Amino acid sequence: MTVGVGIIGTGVMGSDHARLLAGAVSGAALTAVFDVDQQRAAAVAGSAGSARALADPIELIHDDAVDAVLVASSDPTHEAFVLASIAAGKPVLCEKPLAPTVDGCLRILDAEAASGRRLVSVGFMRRYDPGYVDMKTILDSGEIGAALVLHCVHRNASAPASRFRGDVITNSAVHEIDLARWLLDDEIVAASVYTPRAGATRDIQILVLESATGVLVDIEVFVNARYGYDVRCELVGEEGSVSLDAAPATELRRAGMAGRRLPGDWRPRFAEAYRRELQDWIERLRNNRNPGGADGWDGYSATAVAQACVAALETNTRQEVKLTAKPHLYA
Ligand SMILES: NC(=O)c1ccc[n+]([C@@H]2O[C@H](COP(=O)([O-])OP(=O)(O)OC[C@H]3O[C@@H](n4cnc5c(N)ncnc54)[C@H](O)[C@@H]3O)[C@@H](O)[C@H]2O)c1
Ligand SMILES: O[C@H]1[C@H](O)[C@@H](O)[C@H](O)[C@@H](O)[C@H]1O
Repeated sequence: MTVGVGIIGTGVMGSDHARLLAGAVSGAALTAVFDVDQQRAAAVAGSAGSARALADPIELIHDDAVDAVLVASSDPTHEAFVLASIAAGKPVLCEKPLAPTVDGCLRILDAEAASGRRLVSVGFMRRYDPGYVDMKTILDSGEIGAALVLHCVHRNASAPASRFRGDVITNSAVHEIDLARWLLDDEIVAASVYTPRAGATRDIQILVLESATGVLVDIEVFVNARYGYDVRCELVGEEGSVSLDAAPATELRRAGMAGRRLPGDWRPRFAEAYRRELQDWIERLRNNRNPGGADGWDGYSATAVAQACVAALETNTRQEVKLTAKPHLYA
């Protein structure tokens, strides 16, 4: 069986996912796309064989050729499209964040629980990155003993002004929030946020998260680092540490220096993770299994922690994270 996928939002990520579904993921066919920018949608449809650019996102969700929906539109639009997909009984892979507000995520959890089926996946693709997977395997094997501290660095070359302040957390640091929960298999219970020099934009922040079992997680998130895309991580355990650097393919020696080039954005760095994420989603749908990767609960929990961080940033106080009871669907 081939899974027909419809994509809502054909910007940077939607067009990258379209390219993967059309050429690098087996068992899938890109059948329909929608974007409020109709020219952009038409260009993506034209580059992917028989996909049609539709005039309405709800029409796309209900289209007979769409077995599953991929939401890659801007963050505040996710909730409505995920709810409409659940109402139509169709699996939906939603780019992160599931929704930028806790209330939005709770509405999605309620709708999915009422449907009685696991339909929602969230695009926290780092769970599929070979380096992070290796890190988790090492931690779970006991080689470095129990986890104590997770240090994370997340730098973007640049970001639009709208990404500053709270969005730095809900749009960017949310990756590390999910990563910490997944890697440590633990929930985050409290958060504090610090900023160097009281700049107006807050485009660099240090988040300190406390896990339920007492692991500390520090995240430097800097969305305007200028020099390139740079994501790093070190997990310190009682008997050793494991660290993850930017993947070096080649080392360049010239003009009195030796070094590696950094990508301009996330697409080259996480290319393999995006491919594996989509392949796993399609394989599971073809085999009638629950969708893998991050689920609705993970999406909700990441946003709840992110919003606690936003409150910590705004009030300059440590914030406790209070999660709702976990619905049985996610047990
Ligand atoms: N997993 C990752 O590493 C990763 C990387 C980048 C972006 N993202 C997420 O993917 C999503 C898209 O990000 P992007 O970088 O591609 O942004 P983008 O601005 O390039 O694309 C967003 C697209 O959504 C469209 N859009 C806006 N409102 C819409 C609506 N109501 N209906 C349909 N289309 C609408 C816009 O016209 C645009 O084409 C965001 O949620 C972002 O957080 C995830
Ligand atoms: O939407 C993007 C995306 O999620 C990237 O993976 C992340 O590095 C950026 O900070 C964010 O703005």
